[in-house]
Order: sequence, then C-alpha cells, then structure tokens
Amino acid sequence: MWRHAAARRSAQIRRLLSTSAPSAGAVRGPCIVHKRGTDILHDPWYNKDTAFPLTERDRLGLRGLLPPRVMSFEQQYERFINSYHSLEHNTQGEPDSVVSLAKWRILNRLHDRNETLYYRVLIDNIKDFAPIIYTPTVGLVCENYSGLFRRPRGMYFSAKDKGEMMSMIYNWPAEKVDMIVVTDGSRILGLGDLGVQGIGIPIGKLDVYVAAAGINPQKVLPIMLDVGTNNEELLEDKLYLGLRQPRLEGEEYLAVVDEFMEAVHARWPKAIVQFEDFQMKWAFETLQRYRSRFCMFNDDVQGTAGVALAGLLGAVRAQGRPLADFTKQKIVVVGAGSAGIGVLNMAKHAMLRMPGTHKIGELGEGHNQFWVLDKDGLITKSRKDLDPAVARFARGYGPEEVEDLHEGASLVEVKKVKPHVLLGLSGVGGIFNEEVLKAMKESDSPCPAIFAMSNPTTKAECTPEDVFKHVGENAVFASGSPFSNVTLSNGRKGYANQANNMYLFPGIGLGALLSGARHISDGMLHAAAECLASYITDDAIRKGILFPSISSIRHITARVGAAVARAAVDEDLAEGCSDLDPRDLRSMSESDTVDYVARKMWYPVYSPLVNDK
Ligand SMILES: NC(=O)C1=CN([C@@H]2O[C@H](COP(=O)(O)OP(=O)(O)OC[C@H]3O[C@@H](n4cnc5c(N)ncnc54)[C@H](O)[C@@H]3O)[C@@H](O)[C@H]2O)C=CC1
Ligand SMILES: CC(=O)C(=O)O
Ligand SMILES: [Mg+2]
Repeated sequence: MWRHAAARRSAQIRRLLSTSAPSAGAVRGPCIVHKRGTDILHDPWYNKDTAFPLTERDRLGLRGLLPPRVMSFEQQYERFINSYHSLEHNTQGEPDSVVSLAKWRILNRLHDRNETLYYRVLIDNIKDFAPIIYTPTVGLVCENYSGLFRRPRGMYFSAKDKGEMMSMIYNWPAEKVDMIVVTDGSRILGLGDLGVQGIGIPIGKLDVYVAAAGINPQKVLPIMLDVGTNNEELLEDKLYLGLRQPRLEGEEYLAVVDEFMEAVHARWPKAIVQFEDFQMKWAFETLQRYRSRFCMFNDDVQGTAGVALAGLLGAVRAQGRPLADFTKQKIVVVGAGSAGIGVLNMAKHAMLRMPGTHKIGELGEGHNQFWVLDKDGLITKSRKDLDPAVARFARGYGPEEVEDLHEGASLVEVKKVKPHVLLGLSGVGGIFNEEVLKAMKESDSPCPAIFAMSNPTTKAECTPEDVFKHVGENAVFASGSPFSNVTLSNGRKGYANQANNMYLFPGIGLGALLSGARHISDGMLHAAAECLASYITDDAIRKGILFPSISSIRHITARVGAAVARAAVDEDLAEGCSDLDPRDLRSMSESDTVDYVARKMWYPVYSPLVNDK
C-alpha cells in the first residue's frame, strides 16, 4: 500500500518536472485573444509590434495597421538595444541624473508598449538595467514622479477611499494576482517621505520579481496606499499627484491598511503581500499585526536582514575563520531603523543557533556583539524612552564592558571596539568619512568589512574607493546600490559587492507562492539567508567576493525559492498551489525542488494569438 503511494508520488514528481519546462509554446500557454485591431496594439501584454505574423494580422484585424514588413523578435530586440546604446552615446557628458532619467524613459516606454520584449531585455541585461529600473535611478524617478507621470501603473488606495476598497479591488483587470508590493511612501529608500510618488518602488520591485523570480507580469500588482504626506515641499507643489493633507496617524492610519489587507485577501486569498518602504513605526506594527493572518513580509526588515546576514557570514569566511566564529565578531551597526533592527535581530538569532556553539542557546540573551548607533550616537541602556526593539542591543557599560565608551559616543569614538564589521543602514550619505574609515585600520580583523548599505547611491555611507584607500586593500566592501569595482595598487580587483535585498525578496515571495505557505515564518526567512550565504565559494570569498553577480539572479532566486518552499513544508505551513500538492513537495529532493521552482518561472516569448486551424 505504502509502496504504491510512494510510486504514485514519484510518478507525479516526474510529471511535474517534465511538463512544466519552459519552452517557447508552453510558457505563455495558447492564449487566444478576444481583442481586435488597435486594442491589441495598445495592450502591452499582447502587443508584438512589427512581429505580428501575417496570419495574425489577417485574423485579428491588424492588416494595414502596421508597416508591411514582419520583423523577428530577435530583430526587434537588436533594434531596441541599438537605440539604447545610441542614447548612451548621445547623452555623453550630460549630468548623470539626465542620462539615468533618459534611460529610464526609454525602458518605461517599452514597458508600456510591449511587455514581452521589455522583460526579455530586462532579464538578459539585468546587470545593466537593474540600476535604471531599481536603485539608484528609481529613487530619482520617485522624486520626480509627479512630473514624469504619463500613464498609471498599479493601484492607488487613498484615505478618501475608506469604505470603498472592497469594491475597488475588483477594478483591477487581472483575474489572478500572485504578488503584491505595497508602500505608503513614508520612507522611500533613504529619501524620506515622498507620498504618492513612492509608487515607483513597488513598480521597480515587481519588475525585479518578474526578472528574477519569473513571476508572470500579468499577476503582479504594485500598490500605493496614499494616507497623505508630511513632506512640506510636496504639499506645496501644485503638480503633486497625491492627497494634499498630512499623513493619517494612529487608529485612522491602521484602519486604512486593515481595510486594504481585507480587500486583497477577499479577492486573492493566496496572493503574497510585500510591505516596502514604510517608516519604522509602521513597518514593525504592520508586520506584527498581519504576519500570522496573511501571507506577507516586510522586505526592509526581513529581506534586508537575510542579505546582511549572508554578508556578515561571508566576512567571517573572508578572515579564514570557521563560521562558528561568527559569535565572536564585533559588529558596529550605524542606523537603528527598520532595516538596522531587522539585521540585528536576525544576526543575533543566527549567533544563538550557530553550529559549533556547544549548546544551542548557550550564548544567551546577554551575549551582545553589537554596538548600535543612531542619529544621537551610541545607544546604551541609559538612553531615555528606548524602543524595546532597540533596547535588546543597547550596551550596558557596567563593569563587564571593557571599552571606555558612553551614551551617545560618536562613530569615531567607537573605534575603541576595534570592530570586525562596520555596517551602515543610516540613510546618511558619506557618514563613513576618512576619519571613520582610517579608524577601521585598527580592526581586530585581518580584512575589515565595510557595508555601506543605504540607498540610493547618494546616501551610501561611503564609496569602495574610500574604503580601499583609507581602510586598506585588505578590506572587503559591499553597498546597497551598485558601484564599480576598484583597481588596487597591485593591479588586483577591489570588489564592490552589492548587498541589496533584491538577492532575497524574489525568492522569499516565489518560495511562499509555490509552496502555498499559510504565512512566512522566521524559519523560511532563515532558510533564504542561509541559501544565499552558501551560494558563494571559498575561492570567491578569498578574492573579496561576498555576493554573486546580479547576472545570476534567476539562478540564485530558484535556489532561494526552493529553500523557502522546503522550509514551509518542514514547518507544515505549505498548502500547495494549483498543480502541486504539498506532499509532492515533501517527496522532492533538494535539487528536484530547485528544478521545479526554475521550471515554474515565466519566460517572455511571443506566443500565438490565433489557433493554427
Ligand atoms: N541595501 C538594502 O537592501 C537596504 C537598504 N536600506 C537602506 O537603509 C537606510 C535606512 O532604512 P530604514 O532603517 O528603513 O530607515 P529608518 O528611517 O527606519 O532608520 C534610519 C536610522 O538611521 C539613524 N540615523 C540617522 N542619521 C544618523 C546619523 N547621522 N548617524 C547614525 N545614525 C543615524 C536614525 O536614527 C535611524 O535609527 C535607507 O537608506 C534604505 O535605503 C533599507 C532596506 C534595504
Ligand atoms: C533596497 C531597499 O529596499 C531600500 O533601500 O529600501
Ligand atoms: Mg525598501
């Protein structure tokens, strides 16, 4: 009996692994369009521009609406890339912001016109285009969004829509939505409150979801919750497109978010909701409020934490030490906001469960390898009105502390600690100045790690050039936004790693989706972080490479997604999805799970819009 069930299950797994392989025809399915003529040309999902074959032109009422020559997808692709390169050539010498916005416009126009071509060029050139659709350019786009706005993308729920959201959600045209990224615009990257203009962030994050996790773009939904803004400049700007009122606070604010979450859940109960760029108090409050009721996570708190943990473990390996020595690393974290506290919590948790720690939990709550600073300097227990989330990491400065430090000590004073790692999530550009970096020369690590994780580029705590010059060529470096590698004095490369939550959030979302997780647990998030940490080889680490290249993002995401899905199964949180029973997932080997996840990824190809016969 048992043997029959096992045989049936392995046959089912073979079927899953063989039938869902991406191939030109299978990827989009035989979608037969009901639209005709210009309605098709104006629908970016169906539009093929000059690549409509003659049969489709005849049968879909397109004859005469296009120039006569039929171009191939490859020719269209080449034409776009050539025009992109011409734009690069023609804007040489212009200020960076002008060039970046021009690049964003040309990509955005393609996105509006032809999604298949757009996502193909994005996937194939992710390393070059990520800085345009994502950080840093997306920050510039948000800052200028009211002026750049041409046509809407995603949905907008405002404080004025109270009581209407349950019906409004049905205005979204797609029947199924898998992935939602929502913001209230209150802390956009390190740029502060940008109100409704923050919609650029959910759009950019979901583009990364499509490119990295192969989420079908018809099933993603960027959302702005416009509860007002406290940005005076925007409130006075006549062109500002959001509500011109101060932000809702307290229960009024939560009532809007509650209603939105209920509406989403009512229409798409299995959709994953990613909270993005909420100011700290609401980031934590909403996470606690919703995480066990809905399948949601906060990327800034939880995604960032996993990426930083992978970097911190990489820094231990770079020193040639065993991973268990992580518990002895001295880590200075600058910024005690949603991201900084998220990182501290996860790193602390990882220390407590480090293999090699003789007894799980032997380090105990009192074990504190962290020195945390915020805008008022070093945080100690004598700080008044300390948020309980931060209090866990406050230094006591009782007799057990060796360094002569005090409440509010500056970053330069904290050098007495001789930290192994200096990690910035402060949103303050250049705060790791020459003096601070030179102090890191005294680090107890043979290769001090400097993580300047704030975004966008202007807010990075320092540059890789500064690090290799002032800390030394033995340092390792990572930043939230991309920088170029540096040529060191001996001709070697000084690696400018990118430590951005884009390495994890697509896999967290995809793993949760494919496993049909009821909610996203700490175990699933740890599995994601550990998977990323183990992706890099010892050889690469020795060279100072702590994170893989963004070019491998699909491969990384397949692995992370599989790790997350398997963790969901282990914790009995997986309910499966359309073609997958959680028991199938349980019987898959690790590599079969990775294959399965990779095969479920959407890949952009033109599919036939009419039946052959
Ligand atoms: N690389 C990545 O993947 C991610 C990067 N970030 C970046 O991290 C930054 C912070 O984000 P959140 O924590 O959400 O913001 P937040 O506003 O919640 O926290 C900022 C923290 O920095 C502190 N701070 C401000 N000025 C300071 C100074 N001069 N010295 C020391 N600390 C100072 C504040 O007191 C606060 O504790 C942003 O720039 C954001 O773009 C956030 C998430 C992911
Ligand atoms: C990367 C990201 O999520 C942030 O800077 O907020
Ligand atoms: Mg963010």
